[in-house]
Amino acid sequence: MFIVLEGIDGTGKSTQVQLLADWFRSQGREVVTSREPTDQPWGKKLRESAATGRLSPEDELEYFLKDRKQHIDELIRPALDAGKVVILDRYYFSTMAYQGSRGFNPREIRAKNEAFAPRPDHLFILDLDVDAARERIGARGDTTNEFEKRDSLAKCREIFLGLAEEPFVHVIDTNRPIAEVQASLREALQ
Ligand SMILES: Nc1ncnc2c1ncn2[C@@H]1O[C@H](COP(=O)(O)OP(=O)(O)O)[C@@H](O)[C@H]1O
Ligand SMILES: Cc1cn([C@H]2C[C@H](O)[C@@H](COP(=O)(O)OP(=O)(O)O)O2)c(=O)[nH]c1=O
Repeated sequence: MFIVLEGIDGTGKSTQVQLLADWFRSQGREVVTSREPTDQPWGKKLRESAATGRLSPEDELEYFLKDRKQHIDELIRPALDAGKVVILDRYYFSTMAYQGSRGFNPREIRAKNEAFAPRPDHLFILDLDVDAARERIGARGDTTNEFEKRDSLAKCREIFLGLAEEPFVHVIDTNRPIAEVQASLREALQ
């Protein structure tokens, strides 16, 4: 089974991935958890760019695609083929949202990715108001950054929510205690 958790920073993805993995393991299932960008070379370059200076939108998109191709070939597909549960913290829907909010067409990004990336059985969009999410990660910046950042995150949130109607997508309100959010995920997977 292939499960992906998406949402803007601070919606609780990493927290919920761990709880969900524990739940599957308690049922005797073998679980692989992972995240994008990965800790492999392309993912490292992307994380470094956050500190050393943002890449051009074109390069950033290219690096995410390269990182994902390696992630699928080396980890995701082998784990799925072995019948394991794979739970990801971010996948190509984040590319649609974040590079989409930088001007790319989310539909084109989706098509580029689905040419090589398997679609998950379940996609959970963890949803939360931008200010509440930034509060959780203690994100504060100077005013210009603040407005720019908030605006781009609001665009990301809209792109994520644009997926809501698809049959494999579940939108989960995370403006609730952690345990209640996790209960909603488990309920959707029963
Ligand atoms: N439902 C929740 N209510 C309150 N705080 C939460 C909730 N879920 C996560 N948090 C906290 O918010 C912060 C961000 O959570 P995290 O799982 O890292 O989010 P993400 O991976 O989406 O950025 C962490 O300090 C976490 O403990
Ligand atoms: C997977 C992915 C992430 N991102 C962004 C979302 C985050 O702001 C950033 C890093 O992801 P994030 O999950 O926040 O990693 P960390 O917890 O180490 O900061 O990468 C994209 O822009 N495109 C993508 O395709």
